[in-house]
Amino acid sequence: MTNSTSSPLRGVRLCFYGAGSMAEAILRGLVEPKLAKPGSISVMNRQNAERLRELSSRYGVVPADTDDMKSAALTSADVVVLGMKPKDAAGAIRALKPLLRPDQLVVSLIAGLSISTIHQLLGREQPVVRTMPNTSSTIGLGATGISFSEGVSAERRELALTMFGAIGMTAVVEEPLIEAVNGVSGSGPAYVYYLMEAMIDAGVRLGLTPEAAKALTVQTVRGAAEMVLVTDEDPEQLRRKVTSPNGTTEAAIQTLERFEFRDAMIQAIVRCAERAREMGDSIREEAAKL
Ligand SMILES: NC(=O)C1=CN([C@@H]2O[C@H](COP(=O)(O)OP(=O)(O)OC[C@H]3O[C@@H](n4cnc5c(N)ncnc54)[C@H](OP(=O)(O)O)[C@@H]3O)[C@@H](O)[C@H]2O)C=CC1
Ligand SMILES: O=C(O)[C@@H]1CCC=N1
Repeated sequence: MTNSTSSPLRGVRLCFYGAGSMAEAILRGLVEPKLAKPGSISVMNRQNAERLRELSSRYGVVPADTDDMKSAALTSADVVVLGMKPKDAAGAIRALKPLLRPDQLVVSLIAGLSISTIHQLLGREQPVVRTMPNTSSTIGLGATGISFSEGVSAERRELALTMFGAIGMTAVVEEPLIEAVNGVSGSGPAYVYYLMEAMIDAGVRLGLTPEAAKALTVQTVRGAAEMVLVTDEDPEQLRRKVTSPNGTTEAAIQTLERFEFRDAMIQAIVRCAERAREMGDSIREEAAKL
């Protein structure tokens, strides 16, 4: 296994500016398998110092909870990861303008926020990696869409790909497709959990204990995903193999079709991508007023 002595992230100083659940998913994915040294990772947020202490005691990362510590962590970082909510992004990034050097790499996790808005807020064409990860990064099974601003060197593209590749799979896409990634995989875990909630509810309604319904559901979802990976067959082919003519699965799928499940999923994902664009527009409008 790669560890911090052989990892390309060795010696790279990371600063998580915004230390919430997505930042934690990524730093945990980097620290637990020893891909990055906790002492090279600093974390900061707006006000919640308790949260920083919690991350420090869990992962050994360095909390920056005073203004001096924040400036020092930001100025000494090679990579600054933007991990605040979209509503906080404009103000937070504008506050970075006097602190960042033009050569520092900015990695954004923020839904909707475009590279051009980051440039506008920083007042210069800083190298920016715009990403859309997901929370499965916590266990090294993330899926991250990545796009680069023009100024990101080949070496830094490699660095970003290594960083997100260490916590799952990556897909480089043109920036206008990042919202599609948001729709499919950024928010995707929530759809799968929602489906699982429904499967567990149904199992309980049919008389299973909640524990049995949950265990059967979890293994079914895990097994189904693994089947697609291991057999390299399409989900549709695999579905057909489960579905005997006039059997039980066919009856279930017909019911899903009656409730327009497929169309509901497609509309949900399209709406998710549209919402990301709306959020990006709001940040851009706010940025124009600052
Ligand atoms: N959660 C997910 O599944 C995914 C989230 N994302 C994106 O990741 C980003 C973070 O989401 P998530 O982790 O869920 O959010 P959280 O609310 O868990 O975390 C946000 C963090 O940002 C900090 N923060 C807010 N304002 C500032 C500021 N001005 N300066 C520094 N830190 C600040 C908060 O600190 P404090 O508590 O002190 O206010 C908090 O620690 C979002 O932009 C989201 O779009 C992307 C993909 C998936
Ligand atoms: O719900 C959100 O806005 C964030 C972005 C992707 C997943 N969660």
